[in-house]
Amino acid sequence: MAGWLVRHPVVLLIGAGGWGWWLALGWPSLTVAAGAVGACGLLWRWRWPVSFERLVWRRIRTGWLRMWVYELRWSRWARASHLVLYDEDFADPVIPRLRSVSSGLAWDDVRVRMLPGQKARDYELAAESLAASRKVARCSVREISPGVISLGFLRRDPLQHPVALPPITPVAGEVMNLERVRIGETEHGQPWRVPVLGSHVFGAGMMGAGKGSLMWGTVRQAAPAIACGRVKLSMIDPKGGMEAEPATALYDRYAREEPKDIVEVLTACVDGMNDRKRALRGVTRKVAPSVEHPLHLLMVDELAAVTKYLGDKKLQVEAERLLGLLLTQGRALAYACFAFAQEPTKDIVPFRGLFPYRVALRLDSPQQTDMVLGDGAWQRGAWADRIGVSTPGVGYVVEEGVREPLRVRAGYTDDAELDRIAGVYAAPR
Ligand SMILES: Nc1ncnc2c1ncn2[C@@H]1O[C@H](COP(=O)(O)OP(=O)(O)OP(=O)(O)O)[C@@H](O)[C@H]1O
Repeated sequence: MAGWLVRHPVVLLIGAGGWGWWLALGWPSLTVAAGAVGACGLLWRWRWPVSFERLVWRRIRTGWLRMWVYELRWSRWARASHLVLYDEDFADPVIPRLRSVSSGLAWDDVRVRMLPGQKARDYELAAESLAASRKVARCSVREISPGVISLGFLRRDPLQHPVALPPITPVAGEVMNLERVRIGETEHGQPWRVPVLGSHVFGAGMMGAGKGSLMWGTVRQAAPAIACGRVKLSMIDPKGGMEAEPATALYDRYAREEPKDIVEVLTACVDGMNDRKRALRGVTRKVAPSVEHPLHLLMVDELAAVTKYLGDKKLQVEAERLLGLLLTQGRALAYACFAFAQEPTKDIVPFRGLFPYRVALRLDSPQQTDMVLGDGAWQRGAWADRIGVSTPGVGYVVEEGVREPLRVRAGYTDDAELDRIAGVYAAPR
């Protein structure tokens, strides 16, 4: 008990102060003082919730969770998750030491000093069982310095409810930043931005997983640049225009289910790319999009219909060849492709590796997640097979240079908003 009190000096101070007060002045005045402090706290919380959270409540919550959840249960969780070492010199197993706990609005960040011989991967393997022990849906693992692991426990999911559509950047289309456009939020409450210029994006998800929200979220943010001709949008919607028909005013080229139309759009893209390559050879190594040299954005709503079910074998081979050319050469020439598929298998997406940015929406299995995000992504925390049917638009991405996957959710562009965008930002004819 004495050791515990020394490790928690604030509890010791409050307890000793309260006891001293009681002895010196009696319990009625202590009750009145405690009530006054509580009332001031409530008033503060009501009038200035942000500063109250930052300066008071966060500290109380952190202290409480550290004492009554993490310190109390960590050794049990570590044992159950096989994170302890059994050393013959010691009678008891050696448990990784908790270094600190800090509790934010949605996440608890628990820092742990790894034991000699342990590595981040051991904790990634244990993440699922740690999440179950803590009774939360998600436990993220990050090595923040040599030997120190940060375990993130998601207490309250900011992506549980649909996220608001981010406002369209209030910047003229001629100068707007096309490298990254904001289409939703991350699990840390930060804006989620997807690359457009200088990348290709692949999104995979089962029926109703919310692939449309990725596509329209991106088109919507690029709309001011479409309106001034700095972005030329080509749309391939092999589902007969079911998805894309309402926004035809935005397109430079458009193909519905006809195989020859689809190949025509792809041919036009690749021809344009080759012309640009010839014109700018020796002039620049990377095209900065302008009205004169626009960014060509190709959207393919269902890749399987192009690469597997096109119907005409010859045209299908040609479509695959053209897509391959676009994906391998387009980035520096300001040709970008966004493609979506329900199934990320190799026969449907033979060139997965050519998409630098990939999004795993709700999928069937851990294997499918790894197919989209790369080997080991599921193990590192991209649990796309656990995304609920009730949360379309939620997915995982792996950002460049970051090992652990990030959970994200796109805002939803409904039909009314799509009609509005198509009306306000029609492409110049
Ligand atoms: N980001 C989102 N936030 C909230 N609801 C969404 C979101 N995305 C989609 N939805 C809802 O889920 C439904 C299905 O979404 P969507 O059509 O985009 O899925 P999909 O993956 O394109 O499916 P399919 O492959 O069948 O076309 C939408 O009609 C909408 O009601």
